[in-house]
Amino acid sequence: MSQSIHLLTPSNLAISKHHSSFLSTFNRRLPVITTTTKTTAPSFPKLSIRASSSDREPSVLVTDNGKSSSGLQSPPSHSDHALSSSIEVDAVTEAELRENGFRSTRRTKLVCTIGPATSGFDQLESLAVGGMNVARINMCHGTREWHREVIQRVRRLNEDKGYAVAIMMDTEGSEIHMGDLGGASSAKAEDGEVWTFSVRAFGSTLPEHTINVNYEGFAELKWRKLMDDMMLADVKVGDELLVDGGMVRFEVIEKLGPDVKCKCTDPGLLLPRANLTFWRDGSLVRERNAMLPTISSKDWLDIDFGIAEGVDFIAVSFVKSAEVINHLKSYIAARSRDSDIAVIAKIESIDSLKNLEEIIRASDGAMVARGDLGAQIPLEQVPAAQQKIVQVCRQLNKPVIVASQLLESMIEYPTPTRAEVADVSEAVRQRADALMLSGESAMGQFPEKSLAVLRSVSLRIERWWREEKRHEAMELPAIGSSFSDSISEQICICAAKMGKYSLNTFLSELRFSSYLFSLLLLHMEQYLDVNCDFAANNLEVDALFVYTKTGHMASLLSRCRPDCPIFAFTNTTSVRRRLNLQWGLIPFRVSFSDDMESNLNKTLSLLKARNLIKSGDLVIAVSDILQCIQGVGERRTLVRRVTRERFLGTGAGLGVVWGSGTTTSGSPVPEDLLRCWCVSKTWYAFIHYRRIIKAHLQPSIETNSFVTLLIQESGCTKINFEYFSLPFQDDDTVGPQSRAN
Ligand SMILES: Nc1ncnc2c1ncn2[C@@H]1O[C@H](COP(=O)(O)OP(=O)(O)OP(=O)(O)O)[C@@H](O)[C@H]1O
Ligand SMILES: CC(=O)C(=O)O
Repeated sequence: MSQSIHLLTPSNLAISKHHSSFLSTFNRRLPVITTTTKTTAPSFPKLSIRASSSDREPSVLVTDNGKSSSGLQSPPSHSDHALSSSIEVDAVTEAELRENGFRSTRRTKLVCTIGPATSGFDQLESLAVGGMNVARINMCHGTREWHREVIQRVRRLNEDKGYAVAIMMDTEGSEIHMGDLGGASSAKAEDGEVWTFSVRAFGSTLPEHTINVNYEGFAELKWRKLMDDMMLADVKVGDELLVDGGMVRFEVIEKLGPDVKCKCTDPGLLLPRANLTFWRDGSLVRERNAMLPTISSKDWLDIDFGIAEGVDFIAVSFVKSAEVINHLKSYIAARSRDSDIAVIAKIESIDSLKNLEEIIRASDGAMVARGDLGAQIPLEQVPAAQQKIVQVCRQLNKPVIVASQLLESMIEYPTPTRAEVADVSEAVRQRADALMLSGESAMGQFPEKSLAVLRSVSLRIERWWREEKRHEAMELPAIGSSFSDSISEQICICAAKMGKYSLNTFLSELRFSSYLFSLLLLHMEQYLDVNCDFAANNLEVDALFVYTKTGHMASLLSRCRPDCPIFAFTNTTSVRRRLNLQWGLIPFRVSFSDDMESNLNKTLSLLKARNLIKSGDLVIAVSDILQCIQGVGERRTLVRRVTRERFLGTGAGLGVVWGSGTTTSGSPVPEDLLRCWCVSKTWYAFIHYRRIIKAHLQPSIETNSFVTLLIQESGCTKINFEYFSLPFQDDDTVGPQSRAN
């Protein structure tokens, strides 16, 4: 049995009258310049991808899938279809896709802190089944050996069950915190009780109402002499001592050598290694933390451990500036040349807020660490800080995690409070990439339930957002640092819009400021011609496909937060895991060849065989993989000969728009203007058609100024062409479009 799948693609260059209304819209927006070039359109077959169980496709990359989660159908077993095993996707994603279709998959990613409640293999598997995308280990707690075992279990889970759960290692950082509670999981401090906070070493048993503090300069007078600078930071009688950002409060009533006696003013639960901050006259006493190095000597040892274990992310606590991130990145690069470890900056201090943009620019992602942040700034300022951090990350294309106390009450109770659900909803509504469980999953009584709450709230809010068509107004500034990056960015912005808007909205949004808009319009036009059952007003595509080796283009798509999910195909396991943190990405691993056409056919066949896509689904595919185009060398030569320009391009992929010429200052312009691989055999053939290339080049040569873009005017027996110039300025930015002649 074989079926065809419709793609958003021009399947025929002739346009029928049937779509004249669309075309008139199209033409209204494009100033028409026609040439008399008489060209017969090449005739190309309608694109039809066949998938059947007899298709022979490449190597097996995945083992069996895991069990399905409650409420989700079990995926077919490995033996059901040998073909399906050539693509690596986990059981939960598969079941979600089958159950709910493309549009209803969860976009917000979930991070779980692993602690005593969840460190066993079965517990980890339950979390993976429940939707955990990233497992976080906190080096503040437990031994390296303990963490190593957790890492190994997660890796085994991935290997055995096909998951792509990434590991995030969180460094302890230079914070002042309590020690362990002599083996107890918590201790209750009651109103008016006097507790001793001490820097003394007590061994395994602590005297009653005594807390060990990790920082020796906390109280001892002798330290004052040695560390003069620290004098200001020493605790003083009358200071307020906040545990865990204010979950419990004490007043300092007496200092006795290494001991500080404190009276509890706000009772609560003390947790092992909770952080401590001091307030004096209503202000945070910050000097101590500011003087400690961001990455302590213990942290460096932990980082070595993380590198050796091949964790996917290292989260750095108490980042104060971009410098420390850059330093850590160089350190990682020097230690492990092939390392793919991403560095996440935890925003949890006043300094990190002050230098937010430079820190996020330097990092590979950020965490809104609300626990410590709430201890450093007034609590009522945390929501605004969260919104700002999420926004800056999105603008700079860095994944962002909202962390801490999302479902705090679920450490003890099986149901969250309404306020907690509202808090989770707000983070989802802000379109954060990921939500994180801390104590809820590490030591709470209901880790799986907590995860299920995050999952169901995320799904519901995302659906509500889509149903309400709440398109946000967030401006995404250009971030590409090179010409090539800018093109990738434009491709993704445009592709995401096509996944989001109806055709009319899309057209009304359209500004001819990029090649891609025009190019994709051409696609749509031709698609409409041959797919009469496709309502012209309903462009909303079902999924975006991105083929990426590094993950960069996938993350550019994610940044646009399209309405449809993004299937990210990559050929490395580590990139697949890393992409698992990013909003809306469903990462798959497949083996790639240099031929994108065959990659696409292959993945479509594989997905179809697994019932993950079906006939009639509409997808757009883009890629950052350079294309090996047969015979392109000859055409490059042609371009070079005709234009006498220095060849700059690399001929990357389908959808190449041929350009030539110079900028006003005489510098050459790249000729592979687009690397938009728009899933189209016909477009591919079209743009490689010699006559088309010549016709396109002619105006460039005549004007000898700007790159020109070929637009086909439709509905004619002969093909007329419109030409537009899009100036590429000396700094590689794209200027406003104008008519070429
Ligand atoms: N590996 C572990 N071993 C024992 N307990 C753990 C472990 N990881 C977490 N916990 C428990 O779960 C609680 C919440 O975890 P979390 O990682 O948020 O710690 P934290 O102390 O608040 O540090 P941070 O400020 O870095 O988040 C901790 O206070 C601790 O009680
Ligand atoms: C997660 C973390 O470190 C915090 O919220 O402080």
